[in-house]
Amino acid sequence: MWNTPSEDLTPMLAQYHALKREYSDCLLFFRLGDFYELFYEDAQIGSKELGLVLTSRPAGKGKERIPMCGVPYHSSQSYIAKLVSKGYKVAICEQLEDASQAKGIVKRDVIRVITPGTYFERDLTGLACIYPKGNKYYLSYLCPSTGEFLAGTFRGEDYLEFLLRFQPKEILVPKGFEEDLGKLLKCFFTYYGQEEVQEGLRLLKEDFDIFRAIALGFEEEDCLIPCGVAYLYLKRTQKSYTPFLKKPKPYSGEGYLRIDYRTRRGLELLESYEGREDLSLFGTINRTLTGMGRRLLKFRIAHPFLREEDILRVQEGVDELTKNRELLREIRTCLEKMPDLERLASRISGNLATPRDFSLLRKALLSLKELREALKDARSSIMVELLNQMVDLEELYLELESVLVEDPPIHLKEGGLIKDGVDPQLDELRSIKAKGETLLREYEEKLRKETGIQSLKVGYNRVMGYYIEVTKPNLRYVPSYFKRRQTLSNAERFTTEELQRLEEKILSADSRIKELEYELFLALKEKVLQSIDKVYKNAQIVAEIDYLQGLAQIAIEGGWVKPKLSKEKVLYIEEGRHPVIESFCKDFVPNSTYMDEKQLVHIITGPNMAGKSSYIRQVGILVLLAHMGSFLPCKSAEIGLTSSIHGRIGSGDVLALGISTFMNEMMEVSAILNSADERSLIILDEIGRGTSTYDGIALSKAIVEYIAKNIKARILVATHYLELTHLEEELPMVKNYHMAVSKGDEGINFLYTLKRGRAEGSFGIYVAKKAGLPEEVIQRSQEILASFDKQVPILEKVYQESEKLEWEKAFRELQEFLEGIDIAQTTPLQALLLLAEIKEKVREKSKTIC
Ligand SMILES: Nc1ncnc2c1ncn2[C@@H]1O[C@H](COP(=O)(O)OP(=O)(O)OP(=O)(O)O)[C@@H](O)[C@H]1O
Repeated sequence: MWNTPSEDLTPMLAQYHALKREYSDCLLFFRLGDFYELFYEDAQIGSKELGLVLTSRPAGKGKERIPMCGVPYHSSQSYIAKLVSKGYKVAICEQLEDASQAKGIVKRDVIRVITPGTYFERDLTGLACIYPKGNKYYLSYLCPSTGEFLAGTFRGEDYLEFLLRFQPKEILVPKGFEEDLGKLLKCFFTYYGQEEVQEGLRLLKEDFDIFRAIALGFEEEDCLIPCGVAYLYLKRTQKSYTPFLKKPKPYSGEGYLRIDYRTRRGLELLESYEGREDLSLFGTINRTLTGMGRRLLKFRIAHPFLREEDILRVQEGVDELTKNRELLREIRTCLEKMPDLERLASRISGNLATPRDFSLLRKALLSLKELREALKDARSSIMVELLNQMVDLEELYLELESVLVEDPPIHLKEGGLIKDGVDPQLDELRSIKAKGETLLREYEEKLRKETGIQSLKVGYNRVMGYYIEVTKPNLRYVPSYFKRRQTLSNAERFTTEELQRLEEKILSADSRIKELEYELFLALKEKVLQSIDKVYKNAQIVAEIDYLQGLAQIAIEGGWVKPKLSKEKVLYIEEGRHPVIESFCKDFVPNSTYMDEKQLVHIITGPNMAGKSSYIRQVGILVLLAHMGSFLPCKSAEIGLTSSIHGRIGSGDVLALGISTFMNEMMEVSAILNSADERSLIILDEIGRGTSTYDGIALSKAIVEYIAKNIKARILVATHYLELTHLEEELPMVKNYHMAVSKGDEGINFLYTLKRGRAEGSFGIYVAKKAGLPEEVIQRSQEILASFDKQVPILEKVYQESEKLEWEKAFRELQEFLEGIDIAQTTPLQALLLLAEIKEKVREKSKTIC
């Protein structure tokens, strides 16, 4: 009702409606003087979401009042951030001319649209685009804060993993795309159509000078489509604030150890189950000192190296820094002072930088220079290479240093930015202004003498300009040629012709100074922009160095050691520690792990709370750390190179919306069985819990058997099903371990020590007692438990039955085969071959059944 414009609207509201029509999916922040105002429904949303007072204003002659609310221009960023984090898009509409100069209504236009994926000056945001075609998904991801631009082709559900790795805040999808996905990924959807596909591709090719996708390393031309759509969206929303973007490059999960989203979550790599970063692996081991290093550490945790040479390269650097403490100290001193180069570069290329950002850039370039100096002492090949790759930005530093004042103001057009001696014209104007100011002081002195008013002052304000102020008691001494300008409660303000002449001189010099400074500043900015790709390049190198020093620092602090890498399928960890638990548990008990071809499967039993989950996660985390090139919290380690880490750990998952916990668990296990290979490490924590005990036992036994026999991967299983420990007698590569406890009068004490052999029981009732359950419940459960013991044979029977069925099936198959042989038609040689075939069949069958 409100949004229907009509002829009777005020001109300002008519202008509003015209813009709102164009940006109907946004909240329009309409600039009115020092405020951004929201009108109509936008005002209601603003008032609800931001807690602003809803007021109203007349819409025009004879019209009802319309709702409005506003936020001050100077503090608008926090309001915008709040709205954008809730998924709103905010269109910033500015006044394009000075209100005092405007003829009629002030010209206004939307200068930028801020959306969840493009708010690059705030937290790292990211924008992805999905282009589904046939059975494939073409995806792009761009990060406007770092300039990263990637794309790839995915089949089936693999595209989800890509999105989960990069966690974009906003995804561009074709109209009608599965809406639930947005909820699952906790991000916002924006829809695009065919027009954007065509226009995006054209613009992308033109702006990045791309002839064919193949030239950028893409296998298919269609990979450019999601890049084009995302790029077009960025340009359309950011307009003249579009930040620098690198050319799109192909994303491939290759080159990285595979570790899927669920495992990352289960191992609490980037955040804990409660969503806390400080309790995650990242939060615990992060010793980086810059935003760039911090981001790289996060990336490497999600993308550990796969290749031995990559791991060894990092290890060598970390090793050098742990030994050369002086070098480490020097590097850390440089990095501590280093502003976030990547962020600065995006602010500068996105036209959002204030003069202070340029001053920060100067500071960063100085730290970079010092870092280069420090690195000259480095000997490890990674650090020597990084030093060689650094781009010299000395010239840019000198330019900034010679032009920009030490401590520039935030605002661009207020002057005070450029040093003396940079531009002769500017110096001259400044001396005119300074002279004028001296003349002013002399004039003030002259007036005091002439009038005899000692308190007479020449002052200045923006509205009136220069004035002479005389307090009320002295008014009778004021000469007649003084012209009255303003009356205050205890003083009067005047001007004179001479003061006006002086004012003219000073103010015209001042406004020309500001103009000239602005021009000189733009020229400086242009020079910075010409080197912006070099700034990004150096930012990446700083990130790498920060990554290395961070790993060295945590290794020193925690007494971590360098692991040996092995091509064999081994895992030897002597007295390993879980880095996160150890950080808040002062009596942490280390445990050793010994796995090789002969003992690929470890079944770990033990009471509740005994430390089973912690231990198997610890092994997963240590293998991951080794693949990041990190040292490990243990006494010594030999880590067999691993292709992927798969975890079925913990319960409840965002991806499981709408399906049962058990179904979700089985889907996860199915994903593991389908994607793990011989070099994988699999961690299964209490699988089969979500169904009946018998089904659970049968399933978990079958799953472990399958992995042991068919995949032949290293696998750690934590379970309460003691029945699983029978596998040790059946399969040679299975070994039983348990978390030891000691029994006391009051129940059990946890020792957190891993020992060979199976546990004696689950002690769930002891744990329940410790947790404070009423004595009556505890006693009753003990009675029930005793009655269960009689049922155990039933379980054994279930196994025997299933084994019998398998044998019967195998017998029938063999029988059919034998009956199919026509003995009368068989030559002696054929008979021998048939005999060999029968022997092979029997061997195969007994292998799968036993
Ligand atoms: N090695 C250790 N040293 C000291 N404390 C430990 C150790 N391992 C685990 N803990 C402590 O014991 C608690 C329980 O451990 P965890 O959850 O691994 O036990 P669990 O055997 O898997 O239990 P449940 O079977 O009930 O899931 C942890 O939260 C941790 O505080």
